[in-house]
Amino acid sequence: MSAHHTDTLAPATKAGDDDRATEVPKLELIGVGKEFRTKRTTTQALSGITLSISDGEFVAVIGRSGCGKTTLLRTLAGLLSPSEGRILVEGRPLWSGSTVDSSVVSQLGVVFQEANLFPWYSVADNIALPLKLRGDDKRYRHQRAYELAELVGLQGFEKSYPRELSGGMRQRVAIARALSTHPKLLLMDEPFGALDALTRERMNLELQRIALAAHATVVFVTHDITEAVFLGDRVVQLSPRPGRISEIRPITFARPRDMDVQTEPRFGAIVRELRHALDGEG
Ligand SMILES: Nc1ncnc2c1ncn2[C@@H]1O[C@H](COP(=O)(O)OP(=O)(O)OP(=O)(O)O)[C@@H](O)[C@H]1O
Repeated sequence: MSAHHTDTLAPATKAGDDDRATEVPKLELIGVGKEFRTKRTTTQALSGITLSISDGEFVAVIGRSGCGKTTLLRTLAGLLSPSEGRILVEGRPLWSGSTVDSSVVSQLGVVFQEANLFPWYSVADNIALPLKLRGDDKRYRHQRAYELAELVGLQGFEKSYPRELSGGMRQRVAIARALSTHPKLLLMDEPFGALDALTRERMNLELQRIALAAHATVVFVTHDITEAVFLGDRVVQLSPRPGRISEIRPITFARPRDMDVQTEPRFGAIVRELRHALDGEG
C-alpha cells in the first residue's frame, strides 16, 4: 500500500513534479466506457472512467447496486471488453479492441464473492492450480502453496479439502490462489460479501496484513462503505447510469490499521459523508 495518497486522475506528467512523474502506474484507466446492447435495450454501464493506480496502492470501489462496479472489475480482469477507452497494466494495453492480451491477463489475480474452489483438490492443490496450468514443476508448486498457506493463515490445512473449511477459510484459499503467480494486480469483487459480520471484520484485518506483506496493488469492490474506508488508500465512488466516478477520497489513517480506527471520529465522519453522497444519488 502506498505511503503517498495521490488522487491524481490522470498520469503524472509534469516534469520535476516528484518521483511519480517518471513512475509508470500499476494500472491506468483512460476514458473507459462500457455499453451493453441487447435487442431491446442499450445500457451504458460505465462512462469516462479515468483513474491511475500506483504500485502497492489499495483502491476500494463503492457505489449503489447497479452502478457498474462488477462491470468495471470484469473489464479490468479481461472478462468484458470495454466499448471505449484504454486500460494499461504497467503501461501495457490489456485490450486491443475486443481482443484481450492474455499475457497481460496472466499477470492479474482475481477473487470473486464465491471462492470457486475445486472440491476434489486439497487446499495446497487449489492454491497452486494457476501454477500447474502454466506448467510450473511440482516442487515449486508445493513450496509456493505452503508459503501462501502460511501467508493467509492456513498453515496446517494444506492437505484439507474445501468441504472441511469455513467460508472465511475458503476465501483465504481463493486469495492465496490469486496471489500464487505473483500478480501485478489483485482484483477483488465483494470477496467477503457472503460472510457473517465478525468473520468479515477478521478477513478485513487479514487482507490488510496479506496485502502489506505481499506489497500487493489491489482494486477491491464492495457495497460496504465501512469496509472500503477501513481497507482503502483511496475510496472511489461510482454514481449510477451511467457508472461514472463521482468522488475519489484519499484515506490517510496509518497502517496497519486495527478495528479501533473505526471508533475514531474522523473515520465515522468519512463514512457518513460517503453514505450521504451515495444516498443523494438515488
Ligand atoms: N451482461 C449484461 N448485459 C446487459 N446489461 C448488463 C450486463 N451486466 C450488467 N448489466 C447492466 O449494467 C449495469 C451495471 O451492472 P453491474 O453488475 O456492473 O452493477 P454493480 O454495481 O456491480 O451492481 P451490484 O452492486 O448490485 O452487484 C446494470 O444496469 C446492469 O443491468
